[in-house]
Amino acid sequence: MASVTLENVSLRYRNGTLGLADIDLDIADGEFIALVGPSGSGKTTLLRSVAGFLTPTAGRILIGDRQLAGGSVSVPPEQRELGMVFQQHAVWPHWNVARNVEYPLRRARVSRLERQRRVAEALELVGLAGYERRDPATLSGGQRQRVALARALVARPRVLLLDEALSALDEPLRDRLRLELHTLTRELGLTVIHVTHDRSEALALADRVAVLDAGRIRQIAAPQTLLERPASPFVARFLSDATLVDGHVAAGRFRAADHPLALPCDLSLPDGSAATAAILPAAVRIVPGDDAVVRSTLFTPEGSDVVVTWHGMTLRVRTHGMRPQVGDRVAVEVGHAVVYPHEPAVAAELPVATPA
Ligand SMILES: Nc1ncnc2c1ncn2[C@@H]1O[C@H](COP(=O)(O)OP(=O)(O)OP(=O)(O)O)[C@@H](O)[C@H]1O
Repeated sequence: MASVTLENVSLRYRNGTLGLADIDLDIADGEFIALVGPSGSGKTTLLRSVAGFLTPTAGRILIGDRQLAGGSVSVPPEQRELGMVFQQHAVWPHWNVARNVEYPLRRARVSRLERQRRVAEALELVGLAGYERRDPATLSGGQRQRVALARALVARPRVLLLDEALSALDEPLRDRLRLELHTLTRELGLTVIHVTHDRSEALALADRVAVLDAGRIRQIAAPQTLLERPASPFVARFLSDATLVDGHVAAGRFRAADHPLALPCDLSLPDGSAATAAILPAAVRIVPGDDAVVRSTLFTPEGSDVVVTWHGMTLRVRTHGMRPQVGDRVAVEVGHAVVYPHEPAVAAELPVATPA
């Protein structure tokens, strides 16, 4: 069993900074988990704690039934049966490919013949069969990252940890490697924890995505659930570029403060309660009219990302088909919004589209 469990894990750095706060996380055997969150939210701290480079101040970490950290236990990284791939600088330039890949096997004192066999097998897995003698300097960035992946896999780890492993690569290579990584790890049945700052990569690859903020997991769910039912304004804003609007609830409707926006709301709060609505860009339509102005438009293959100002509110819109021009006068229709009880802390952290 290669499940990964974090029980009440907290980590405070020596200078007092809280890296992780009360993390409870159960990753199933063979599950692919992505960690996302703003810079400084604790993604790397969590990954490095599982890897064994950092020791939690409280709580326990287990792989399967085996405790790796907690109390008086602290298993060193090389004995955790993990593979790791970092963003870059992962391949030693003065060693050929075979020497790089066999490194974990040498450390484990595996015989030379067995090493050769396993290196060939790992290189085959990552599409670099026959590259044993190559000097890393003669490889492309993508090939070097595949060498790092082969080295992470050669010792047949139970869990694979990826720290921005694809981030240094350019598209379309990155896209291809992303696909290969997904296929390969699924075929091998590996449990994967993947840290990335790329939200669409996380949503594309993972069975579940954990959204971190200030050392805590704010939501962990399947990609579709995260997009359709973000647990908080923060998650809606971070993952989907939702526009956050302050207002109140009255007679089963959300009413924006000092703004004509009013929407049905199924949140059962007493009339007059303060609330925050998260308007997802895909829930807004641009229609003929003249009470909003297009401020920017970015074309993407999936549609245009448009920003409009509407009675002083800055609203993000995802359009399909037509691409409005900057300066166009339009009208907007908001189909629905996810409404939350007002959270002063979130409102303070995030710029809310407050009507002028
Ligand atoms: N060695 C350290 N000493 C003190 N504080 C640290 C140390 N490393 C990280 N931190 C702090 O711990 C918190 C979490 O950092 P971490 O690197 O885990 O975030 P992250 O989500 O990986 O960020 P990024 O996306 O920028 O890589 C931050 O507040 C950071 O400043």
